[in-house]
Amino acid sequence: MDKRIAESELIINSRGAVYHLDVRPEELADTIITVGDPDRVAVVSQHFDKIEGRFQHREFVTHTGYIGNKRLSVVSTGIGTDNIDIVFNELDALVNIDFNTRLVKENLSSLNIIRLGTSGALQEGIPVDSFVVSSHGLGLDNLLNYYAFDNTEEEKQLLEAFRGQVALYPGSAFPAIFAAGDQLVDKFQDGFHHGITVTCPGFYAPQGRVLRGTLSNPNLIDNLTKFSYNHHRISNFEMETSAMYGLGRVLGHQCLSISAIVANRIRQEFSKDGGAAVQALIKKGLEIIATL
Ligand SMILES: O=P(O)(O)O[C@H]1O[C@H](CO)[C@@H](O)[C@H]1O
Ligand SMILES: O=c1cc[nH]c(=O)[nH]1
Repeated sequence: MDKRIAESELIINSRGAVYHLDVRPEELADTIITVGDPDRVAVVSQHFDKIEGRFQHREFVTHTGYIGNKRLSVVSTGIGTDNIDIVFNELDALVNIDFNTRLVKENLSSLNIIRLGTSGALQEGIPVDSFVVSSHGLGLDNLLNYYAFDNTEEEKQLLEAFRGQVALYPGSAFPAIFAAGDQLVDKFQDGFHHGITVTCPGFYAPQGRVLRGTLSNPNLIDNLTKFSYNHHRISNFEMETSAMYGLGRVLGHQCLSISAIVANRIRQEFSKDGGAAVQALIKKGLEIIATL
């Protein structure tokens, strides 16, 4: 059987680079920082000692460079889990598929992929401008239901507890949950809150925000805030983490999502300077990431 991946499935452009990211295999480091906002890529790479390459196609901006001897790539994903599907499959292809033969490599590589994002807190005690490390990503966005995946026993129990405690509008979501990469999460302890992050398929109604549209499930935020299972609580929600953790599981990469809290939905507060909170997270995060 021909195991070559067809040109319609893995799309390589005239530069020899992968379709959406426009990055070639040798242009990517094996420690990767993802950010949502394309303009945040330069905010991260300004801390690099040297930048060896800058690439951009659509909302996907990549800078690859060094902090000391540590080679890093920072990649913007844009907003949402549909974009995470693109970015993660293409990052994986860059390291695990031979672009000349179009065959999956015999020896697979595992990337470290760390998100430095923004998020809304769901607990009164997690104030704006603080930082949250996602112990788990719980997806209400449905992306991972298109992949075959395994869950651990703990994840299965958490999901069962979630289904029992949090009523979702019928047919709106089939939740999935994945833990953070176990080799990364312990490195980010001091100065970080830890908790389950719920990943939503939108910023407004899927996160319980009302401007003019009416919510199908007005109790969602309250039920997420009250959820508890053993020592686990839901700390925050945003729009990418569960897909990162799920695709990390499917493709064999270590993933961690860290967020600067810009909104506290219980206190109904928004950061006075979200840019400064993100800058502080980048500085603190890079100090640790450079040592990985
Ligand atoms: O600041 P980023 O990394 O984009 O993350 C958060 O901000 C966006 C919404 O404003 C969503 O992408 C959400 O996940
Ligand atoms: O409330 C928030 C803040 C940032 N990003 C989100 O997705 N939600």
